[in-house]
Amino acid sequence: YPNILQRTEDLKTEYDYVIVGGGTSGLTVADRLTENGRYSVLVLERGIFRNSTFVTTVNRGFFGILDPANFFNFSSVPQPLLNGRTVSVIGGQMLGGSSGVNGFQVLRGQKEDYDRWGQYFGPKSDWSWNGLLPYFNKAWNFHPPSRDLQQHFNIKYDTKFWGSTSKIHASFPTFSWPILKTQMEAIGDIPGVKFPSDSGSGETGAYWHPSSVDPSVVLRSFARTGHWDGIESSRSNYHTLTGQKVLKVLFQGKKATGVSFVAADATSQAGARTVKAKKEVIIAAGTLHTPQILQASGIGPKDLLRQANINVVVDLPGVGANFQDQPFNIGAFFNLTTWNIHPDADDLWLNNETFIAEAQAEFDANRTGPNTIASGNSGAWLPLNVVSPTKFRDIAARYEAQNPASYLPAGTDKTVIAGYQAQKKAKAKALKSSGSAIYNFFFTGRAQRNGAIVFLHPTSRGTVLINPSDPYFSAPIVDYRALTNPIDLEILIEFTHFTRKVFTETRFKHYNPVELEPGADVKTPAQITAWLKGMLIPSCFHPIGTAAMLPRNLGGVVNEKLLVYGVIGLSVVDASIMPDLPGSYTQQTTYAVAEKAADIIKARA
Ligand SMILES: Cc1cc2nc3c(=O)[nH]c(=O)nc-3n(C[C@H](O)[C@H](O)[C@H](O)COP(=O)(O)OP(=O)(O)OC[C@H]3O[C@@H](n4cnc5c(N)ncnc54)[C@H](O)[C@@H]3O)c2cc1C
Repeated sequence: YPNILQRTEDLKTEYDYVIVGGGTSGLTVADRLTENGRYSVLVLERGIFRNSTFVTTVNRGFFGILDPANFFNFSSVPQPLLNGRTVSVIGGQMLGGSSGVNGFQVLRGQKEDYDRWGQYFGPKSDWSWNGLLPYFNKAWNFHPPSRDLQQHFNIKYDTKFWGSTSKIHASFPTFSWPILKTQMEAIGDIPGVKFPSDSGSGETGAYWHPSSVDPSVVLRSFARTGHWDGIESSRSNYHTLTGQKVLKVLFQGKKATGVSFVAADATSQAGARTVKAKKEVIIAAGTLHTPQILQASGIGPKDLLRQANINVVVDLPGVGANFQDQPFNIGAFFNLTTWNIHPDADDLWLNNETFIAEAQAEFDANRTGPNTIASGNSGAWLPLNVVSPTKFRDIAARYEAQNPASYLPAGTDKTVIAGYQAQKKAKAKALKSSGSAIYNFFFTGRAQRNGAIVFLHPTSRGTVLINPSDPYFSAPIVDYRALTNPIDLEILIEFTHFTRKVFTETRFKHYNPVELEPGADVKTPAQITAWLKGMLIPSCFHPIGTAAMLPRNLGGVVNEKLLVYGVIGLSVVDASIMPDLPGSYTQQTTYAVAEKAADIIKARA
């Protein structure tokens, strides 16, 4: 890979674009900006090139986070409403970023999610389902499941929601667990659950979805393999510098002129170097570090910046506010005690050595079989009116009627409060709509400790802020502010009731379901709340929102063209720009946003 600069001395002094962060979005944008040969691009990435089996292995979907060298990991601040627990804040740190460690699940939100983003700007915005669909198509190369799998598991798909040209692949395993057929049928026994024509159709319901796996080799398909390998090295206008940490954006007046950076393991600014950007500095450092870089550069809430002795370039209170992620370890956990059709995923998870050896042998011989399954490929993404037909209207009404300042940190700027109010109005609608998924049950193919529940649209909002005593070298201060909006608990209590219903009022009841947690004796709201506080993890690694694309008077950080307010020549293109969560996990949307961002940036070049 000749263009990974071996020595920082090989760096040119100036590029058209300097991209901060060579992760999911950064490498997508870099590929698109360099493809016509007209612009020079430098990607600065804190991690390095990594290609070990921990990165590439598909089997079970979690190898990426078994090697600590692949990701950063620090603690959140203690969460008072989670019994004072801290949470591990994790994200990918390598060429490819979080796409190199994620759980492979390729999922799209609902139409309403993307339409909502544009509506914050008014009816003419092209941030909408229709505005993003071409970019979902551009971002993903879809490979349908085999005919056998389709027929046996009744898998529906519709290629009109997908593309076929990207080098980022979405494919299905060659094999699946028999129990998943039963699980999908069981969820269909719940009144109101639909089966859309495709996981990417933008509707709620139960469906099968692909994994980010290149089916020709059955290895992880991620930003580095799809947007960098063999591309960067063949384009003389494309440079990459790895193992370098960007400290801040440099300004001449209000114009971003470049960045300063140090070796990733540096502990002081002593050896800092600079590089210039003629056209734009593009931030793609991910939801947890993008606000740190902006704040450390003088763009953020002015009181915080002053406290940290940082010169205020723009007082932009939204930077690091509006932090959202999707809680899990909620609902309820059951064993299907009389399920006896094998294999199921427990044969892998609970160490059936014979089965594991057979699966590995099959994979080694043919690259087929159980080891082609990552985290899972099926589940249900359900609206609140299905989860709680009797209470959803009340919950939505109470949420909408809240004073928006009540559950945000004391002293929150009025523009951020106004943004939360706007979200609240839009999200209250989502809580009442059949078209927005709030509850997710993802199936893992296990009969023991069956599946996982994810809360797709929490109402609490956290913060990601620089440490004022060490803004550049200390990890950002991450506060999920889990459960601070009490509506979240109301919804989560409904999740527990509903999950019990899924096990006891559907065909699951034929397999003698036994509740492991919270346990059948945990019944009252107070009891369920106590259990949730001890269990809930506020992040399943889908952080968004800390550099939100919203109008400035709604606490926005970037406008619809992804330009940072109040300065010139600075944009953000990563998951932090999502103003609120899609009703899905985030990688598919991150790639689509990055594809759209590249077109926006090229149009103003
Ligand atoms: C463990 C895990 C599991 C996940 N599972 C799934 C899943 O199954 N399905 C799904 O849809 N989504 C999943 N996600 C989420 C998804 O991968 C992310 O939403 C997406 O990859 C985010 O892309 P990004 O471009 O915003 O950030 P990233 O891809 O994280 O890129 C940011 C890059 O910036 C670099 N960087 C940070 N600070 C600096 C600095 N100061 N200087 C230079 N470089 C810097 C980082 O090292 C990183 O490479 C998961 C994420 C994780 C972490």
